[in-house]
Amino acid sequence: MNPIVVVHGGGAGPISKDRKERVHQGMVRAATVGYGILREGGSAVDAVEGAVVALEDDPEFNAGKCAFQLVNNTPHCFLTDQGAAQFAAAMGVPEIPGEKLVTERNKKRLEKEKHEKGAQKTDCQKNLGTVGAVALDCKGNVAYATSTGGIVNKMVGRVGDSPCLGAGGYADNDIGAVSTTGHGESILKVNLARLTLFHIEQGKTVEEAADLSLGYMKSRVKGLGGLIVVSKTGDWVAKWTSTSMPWAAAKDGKLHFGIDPDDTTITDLP
Ligand SMILES: NC(=O)C[C@H](N)C(=O)O
Repeated sequence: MNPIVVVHGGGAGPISKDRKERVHQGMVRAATVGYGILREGGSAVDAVEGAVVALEDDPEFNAGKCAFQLVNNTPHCFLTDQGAAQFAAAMGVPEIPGEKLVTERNKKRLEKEKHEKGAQKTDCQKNLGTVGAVALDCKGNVAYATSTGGIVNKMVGRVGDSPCLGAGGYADNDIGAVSTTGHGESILKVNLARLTLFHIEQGKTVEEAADLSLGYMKSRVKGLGGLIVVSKTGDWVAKWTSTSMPWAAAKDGKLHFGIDPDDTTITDLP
């Protein structure tokens, strides 16, 4: 099986020219890290973790920190609040004050949003920067990872789509893997990642499946977003209904990259 990794940097509105360059570098770096892990025989799980950690460490994106493998270390899928903090401490994850996880750019965005409002709207494109990765390894295993700081100006206690199985992402070796971005409440309502894989299970191509599930989310709950998919047979796609979505894919020594629709560049990987 030829390994593949695909990454995204969040569905968004138009991206300015100078930010585009920084976003481009971040996408290329993450895809290269993930692909390097796969090329050395690493697993799909290691590849998506490596790619997403590279994006979490990049202040250009709005993500969490520390994509730790909960499922491999506990019998559970989810831990929250105090339990999550206790688990992280037990696993030796260093504690970082919340303040240090917020960039100046995001502090400004929050202050602006408190006056303007609107980031909660289903078609809002202000919530840029969520990151994600999907991968297929040499053994035919697939995996996904999605990490976010969430929508701006949300209520305390809000749980978005990104950490939720079936919404923010899904992976099944019998079908493929998906990571999503966009309006979280819409993504949760239509179970966007699992819905996409359902269409692939029904015989649709990855492209058709992505169009169908994103189209359904738009028509049914007026939600905008985007997603990346890799199938168990090695087909992949990046699709979005927001204005833009930075993405990159590495396969067969080539790097594919894009931000706007119909604007893909292909270069040789180092
Ligand atoms: N940009 C995003 O993808 C935001 C994320 N889906 C959320 O609603 O929290």
